[in-house]
Amino acid sequence: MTFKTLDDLEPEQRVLVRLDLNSPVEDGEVQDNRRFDRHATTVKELAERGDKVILMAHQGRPGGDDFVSLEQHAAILADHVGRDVQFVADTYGDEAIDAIESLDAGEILLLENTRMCDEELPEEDPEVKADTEFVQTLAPHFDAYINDAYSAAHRSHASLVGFALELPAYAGRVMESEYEANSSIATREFDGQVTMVVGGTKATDVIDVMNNLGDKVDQFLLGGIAGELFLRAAGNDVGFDLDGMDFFDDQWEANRETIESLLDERGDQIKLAVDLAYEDENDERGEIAVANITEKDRPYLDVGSMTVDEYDPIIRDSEAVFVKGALGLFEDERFAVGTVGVLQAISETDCFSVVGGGDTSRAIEMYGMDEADFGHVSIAGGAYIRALTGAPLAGVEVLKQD
Ligand SMILES: Nc1ncnc2c1ncn2[C@@H]1O[C@H](COP(=O)(O)OP(=O)(O)O)[C@@H](O)[C@H]1O
Ligand SMILES: O=C(OP(=O)(O)O)[C@H](O)COP(=O)(O)O
Repeated sequence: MTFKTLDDLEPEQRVLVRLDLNSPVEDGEVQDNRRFDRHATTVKELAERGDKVILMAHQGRPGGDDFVSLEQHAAILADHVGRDVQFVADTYGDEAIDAIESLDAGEILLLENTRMCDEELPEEDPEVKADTEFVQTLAPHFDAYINDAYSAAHRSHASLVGFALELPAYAGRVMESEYEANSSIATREFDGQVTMVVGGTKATDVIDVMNNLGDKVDQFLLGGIAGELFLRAAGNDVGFDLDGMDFFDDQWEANRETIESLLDERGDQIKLAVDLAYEDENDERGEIAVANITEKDRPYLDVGSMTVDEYDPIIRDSEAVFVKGALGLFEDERFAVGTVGVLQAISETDCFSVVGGGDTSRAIEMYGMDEADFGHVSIAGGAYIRALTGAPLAGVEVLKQD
């Protein structure tokens, strides 16, 4: 391992722990999700060792509807940890310091949203962040800094890179497992076929991954918005914005050249859908072979069943499968066939697998699959994308320092 972990840290310490509890917020209500459950493992372990556990996390960005206090997060986290999680509505002022100083061994305290502190956000070098009043005020109250927020580690923010320069720094359990699994495509050699399932709505992100990973991945199985853009490049009448949509045309302009050169140079590694699904006049799922599409007349919401039949054996023959993005609008049961089909094949295959992206991984529980049947289900979005391309993450790099 390239950084120190909780195994290297003596118990009964005053620890400052960065989590990523950033969550969907609907009508002001913070939605429970995998991030709470995962981080609860680290928090529980620290509390049980008799540490004084002070937690930092962020929610949303200033100006956004989801930029809210962490008070609800404390209650949700407490449910997962099975212990009380105190909350103080302050980041590093007197109120926060008083709460930190009055904490007993084994107790847990969550500080207010780090992004309510002006010095948190601008992306700057770790040395600059370490010099902020935020970091300089809090750090002297602790023996160690633990970063568990892998999914935010691509941001060079004060709570993610500053404290590691001021305090002995360690990786939490989530950081450890996410780092190892998500970096594996860049760092590991697999004996057999490596397959990547590419979908979702953020085509620009996944096309960048494909462009960087061509030598590491044997087969890319495409669906979602990226899949349609590749079909468009191959001369089909799909992948265009129809009234009111804004999925395709901008991403087409931004990626057209890359898509065309990928198809040119790596065509045999790239599998495109042979059929697509749509909502028919009875509001039911209809399917059409791509070869029979002659008009840009309707949106397509999933890959078709013939495509799943083609992708399924490729997955079952793989040594490793990485998933980035859903193959269709799986939140609607009618259009879950592609996403569930590939996930099911992975879960039934004895391969190393990583499923990434907050949205895609929701399909696992939604359709009754068992997370234990996958190698690793990542809670990271942007950080996972960067790890797939082998790019360094600022919050991980600072942990590697002596
Ligand atoms: N053809 C499609 N039309 C509309 N939405 C789609 C389509 N294919 C995939 N999606 C949507 O993509 C979302 C996932 O996209 P994305 O955010 O890129 O991935 P992730 O959240 O896994 O990182 C899913 O919620 C799914 O509904
Ligand atoms: O949720 C997060 O990233 P993700 O949307 O890529 O999964 C992280 O908490 C980073 O949040 P940010 O993208 O507002 O900096």
